This record gives sequence, C-alpha cells and structure tokens, in this order.
Amino acid sequence: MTEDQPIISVRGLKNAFGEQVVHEGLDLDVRRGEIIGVVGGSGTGKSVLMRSIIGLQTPVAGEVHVFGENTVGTDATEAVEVRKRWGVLFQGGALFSTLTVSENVQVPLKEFYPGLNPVLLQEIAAYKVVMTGLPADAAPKFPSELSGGMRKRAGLARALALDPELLFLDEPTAGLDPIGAAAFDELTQSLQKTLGLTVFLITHDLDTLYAICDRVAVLADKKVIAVGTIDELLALDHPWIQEYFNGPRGRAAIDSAQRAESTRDPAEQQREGAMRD
Ligand SMILES: Nc1ncnc2c1ncn2[C@@H]1O[C@H](COP(=O)(O)OP(=O)(O)OP(=O)(O)O)[C@@H](O)[C@H]1O
Repeated sequence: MTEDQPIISVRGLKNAFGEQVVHEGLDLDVRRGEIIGVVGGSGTGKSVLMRSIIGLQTPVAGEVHVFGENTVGTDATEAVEVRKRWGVLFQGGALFSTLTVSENVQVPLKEFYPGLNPVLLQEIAAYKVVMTGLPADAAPKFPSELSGGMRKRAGLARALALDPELLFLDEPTAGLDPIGAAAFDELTQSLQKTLGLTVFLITHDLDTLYAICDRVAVLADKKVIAVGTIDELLALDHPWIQEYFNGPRGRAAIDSAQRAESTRDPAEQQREGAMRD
C-alpha cells in the first residue's frame, strides 16, 4: 500500500443483531499517523465498529481493509500477519485477573511468537510496563493490586506488546478522575508521536477530543455522519453534533483546551507552528 492510502478503510458496513440494525452503509477512512476520535451516543455502535475492523465481529455486509488487507471473514491463520500490526485496549482494560501485569503483557507475545525465551519475554514486558509510565515494581503485581488508572496503563502496555503501528483504544479514560484522564491523554499523545502510531480512539470524553484528536468521526443514524476537525464539525448544523460540542460540557471543554494552550511553553507552540507551516 502507498503512504497516502488510508490505514483503515471501511465501506458500506452493515451490522445487525437479529432485527436490530446497528450500522447500515457506514464508510470511514483513517489516515496514517492520526489520532481519530470516534464519538456517538450510547449504543450507536462504536465498539461494534471497532470489533468489525479488528475482525471480532463479522458484518452482514461491507468491506473493511486494514493496512490494505481485508479483515472480514478471514480465518485466524490468514489474519495473523495483520493482527500483529495492531494493539487493542478494550473497554475496562480487560486484563486477566489471575495473571500479573507482566504476564498479561506477555500474552500477545506468547501467542504470536511462541518460541521466545522466558527471560526475553520478561524483559520485553518490563520495558512496556515502564513505557506506559508505570513503576517497574508494577510488573509482578496482579491487576487487583493496582488503581484504575494503573490498570489502564497495564492494558496499554499489553496493547503495545507487539510494537504495533495501529492502536485501538475503547474509552480509555472512562472511570478515571480528570487528572488521571488528562495524564492518560498525554501518555497517548506522546506514545503516538514517539512511536509514529495511528490511533483509533473511542471516547465520550470531550476533553480528550480537544486535547489530542486530529479528527473526530461522529456516529449517528447507523453511519458515520461526519468526520473532521472539531472546528469543521462545529460548522455543521446536525442537532446531535451541535448539542454535543456546543452544549455546556462541550463549551467547558473548549475553555479548558484554550486555557491549556495559552499556558503551554511558547517555544513548544512555536516549534509546532513551524512544523505545521
Ligand atoms: N454481541 C452482541 N449481541 C447483541 N447485541 C449487541 C452485541 N454487541 C453489541 N450489541 C448491541 O449493538 C448496539 C451497539 O453496541 P456498542 O457496544 O457498539 O455501542 P457503543 O456505541 O459502543 O455504546 P457505549 O457508548 O454505551 O459503549 C447496542 O444496542 C448493543 O446492545
């Protein structure tokens, strides 16, 4: 695939559970290197969309390509090469409670590289743990011994185990206090920059959208009704979009994003401006 081809391309997606149609004619492109936020009311099918992209949900109709490879209806063996290239943080972290943090991180490593020796496995896991801002002594702990924020980081460490190019995050800041959520956003952004990741991020968190998302895709009426920067979305007169971004919580998030921008190191702002130019 070429550099400017979308990393994820979804066309004409339809998902249904019995009579309930969740998606119909859904299209979405995710560009290389972007953090795309996916928003929509509860039950609009954000998680089902993610599951369809990573091959955990077989759609009724439509096409999904990731890195130019079809991910619909492929069996586990066919999908191995493409699955190695993404990492997933499921809603709630989904850590195995009977395994330590280190063992959790080793799960995908053992699955995809069964021959790796135990010392190397431990070293890789220890590195991933520290990379997500956890103290090194979190590695031998069980998830129940960690705070909610630490569990999220442990889940992220596992998602990063295989050095993915693409990261899926399903509501990573849900349940975190505002300080913990902001710290997780910063971590996501710094990892995205350092590792050159593309990030598909499902969230209800307006602060996250303003702080780190390059574009936002809005799910409503069974499809992606709009994709763009928040400014571009604000220019649309769809009632849900206006209510979401221009309601009291949306405006508070804008204010807080503007305050954060104005207190940022001017040298850093200048550097970013220069990079954009
Ligand atoms: N395995 C399943 N079997 C039956 N229905 C399902 C299944 N998975 C999802 N659904 C239904 O599909 C719809 C979309 O679910 P999904 O979890 O994707 O919503 P969401 O947008 O992620 O919601 P939330 O923001 O509340 O997490 C819901 O009505 C849900 O009940």
